[in-house]
Parts: sequence; C-alpha cells; structure tokens
Amino acid sequence: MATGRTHRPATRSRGIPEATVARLPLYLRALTALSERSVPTVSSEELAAAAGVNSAKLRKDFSYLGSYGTRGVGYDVEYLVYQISRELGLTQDWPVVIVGIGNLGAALANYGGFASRGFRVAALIDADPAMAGKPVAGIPVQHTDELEKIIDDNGVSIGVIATPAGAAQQVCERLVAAGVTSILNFAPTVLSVPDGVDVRKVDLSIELQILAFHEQRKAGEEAANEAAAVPLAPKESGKGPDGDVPAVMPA
Ligand SMILES: NC(=O)c1ccc[n+]([C@@H]2O[C@H](COP(=O)([O-])OP(=O)(O)OC[C@H]3O[C@@H](n4cnc5c(N)ncnc54)[C@H](O)[C@@H]3O)[C@@H](O)[C@H]2O)c1
Repeated sequence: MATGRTHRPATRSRGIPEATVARLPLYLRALTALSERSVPTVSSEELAAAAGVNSAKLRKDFSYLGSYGTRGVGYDVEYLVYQISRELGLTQDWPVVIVGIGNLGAALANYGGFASRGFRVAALIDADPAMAGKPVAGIPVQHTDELEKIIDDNGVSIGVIATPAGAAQQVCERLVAAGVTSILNFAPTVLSVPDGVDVRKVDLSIELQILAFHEQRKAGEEAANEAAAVPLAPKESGKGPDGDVPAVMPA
C-alpha cells in the first residue's frame, strides 16, 4: 500500500535495484504466511501468485539475493524468509518513534504488526502537554521537549510522522538533527531532507485517487463496449434512424 520515494539512487550500493527492494516485503509477507502453515517449499509460480508479482520478475529478483531455488522442488521457504529478512535488515530490532499521537498516531501505536516484523515502538511523542504521561498502547506519551533525548537514548534511526501537515517539516528537521535517517511520513506534505535521509510517504487519499482513475477508465471502457454493441446506422448517412442523432455516440 505504501507509496513513496526514497532520496537514493535507483540502485543500492550492493547492486540490488530499488524496484527489487520494494518487492521484497511482498515476498516476505507471502513467505511468512507459508511458513506459518509449515509449508516447506514453494515454486516460483506459486510464490509469485501469492505475492501478486510476475514469476519471471520474481526469479530475477531472487537472483540478486543469490537464491535460485532447486529445479522441480522450488524454493526453501524458511531459508528465503531468512535471506529476505537479512537483506531488509529485519534480523535486527529497529526502534522507531512515532511523533503526533492523535487518531492516526494512536492507531499506529496500537498496531501489533510492527513488533512481529522487527520494529519496536520505542517512544510516542506529542506536542500537547495534556497528553504527556498518558499511556497509548501501554506506552506513556512523551512531550516533544524530550525528542532529542529520546532519539539519543534509544538509538532511534527511524521516525514516523503523524502530525498535522503544518508541523511535519519542523518535526522532520528536529528528528534529522537528532540522528534519525529514515522517515515514514503520513502528513500530506512533501518533506525536504538532506542527502542520506530516506523519506517514504504514505497517503491513502492518493491511493484512492489512483483507484478512482482506474474506476473511471473501466466505466469509460464499459460505455464504449455498450456503445459498440448498438447496431450501426445505415452507412451512407452516418446518422441514426431518425436522421439527426448519430447511432454511435463518441465514447
Ligand atoms: N497518510 C494517510 O493516509 C493519512 C490518513 C489519515 C491522516 N493522515 C494525516 O496524519 C496526520 C494526523 O492525523 P490525525 O487524524 O491523527 O490528526 P490528529 O489531529 O488527531 O493528531 C495530530 C496530533 O499531532 C500532535 N501535534 C501537533 N503538532 C505537533 C508537533 N509539532 N509535534 C508533535 N506533535 C504534534 C497533536 O497534538 C495531535 O495529538 C495529519 O497530517 C493527517 O492529514 C494521513
């Protein structure tokens, strides 16, 4: 679901293209589901279907990991989970802070899926003094005055911004100055960051707009198909039976 861009070249230093990196979490999610069902091996076609990716692309992606599978057997599920987790840096625990503990920040804090994927919510930070000390998802919210100390004490390199758009750039700058080098931005604004800082932006309304575009196109295609099914008017006039209205309207 995440859309975004990272301020990095299209190919990482170890030679894995950014597009492959972006698909690794999809493979990992599909593989984790197989692993939970104790499935030992999987073919590239099965895994590609489960991840929603073309199988030739999957084989190419896995070749970057040095994983080629065994002909007739497929890929070892557990080993691939390990390899992809290692490649994504998930074999280590990543402390993250969430800044802005309103509706969205609280929902993110309550999401149990981070911990199982190697992300530990180390702290929740908000500018509202009335929130300081109040537990959200069992973690007491801390005031933004403490931001730099929290980042330093917890060795945080990943920050999540869930503040209003108007506060996001300033929060981003404080996070970066304190040592954060990766930011997941939920605020509807474009952040400017120095080189070496990765920003990924999540915007559900953009995703919905893209779906709306496809819906509109599908509706247009349907209308065109329906129009094409209408019997054509006599050739010579190019008009409908009543002489004035074209039998086939432009789509
Ligand atoms: N990306 C998405 O798909 C998506 C979806 C929903 C909301 N949003 C965005 O997420 C943000 C939060 O939405 P919400 O509904 O949780 O809003 P909210 O008003 O409920 O919460 C915002 C919180 O940020 C805090 N805050 C304000 N300024 C701050 C600062 N300088 N430092 C730290 N904390 C600060 C406020 O005290 C408040 O608790 C908004 O920018 C909203 O547009 C994005």
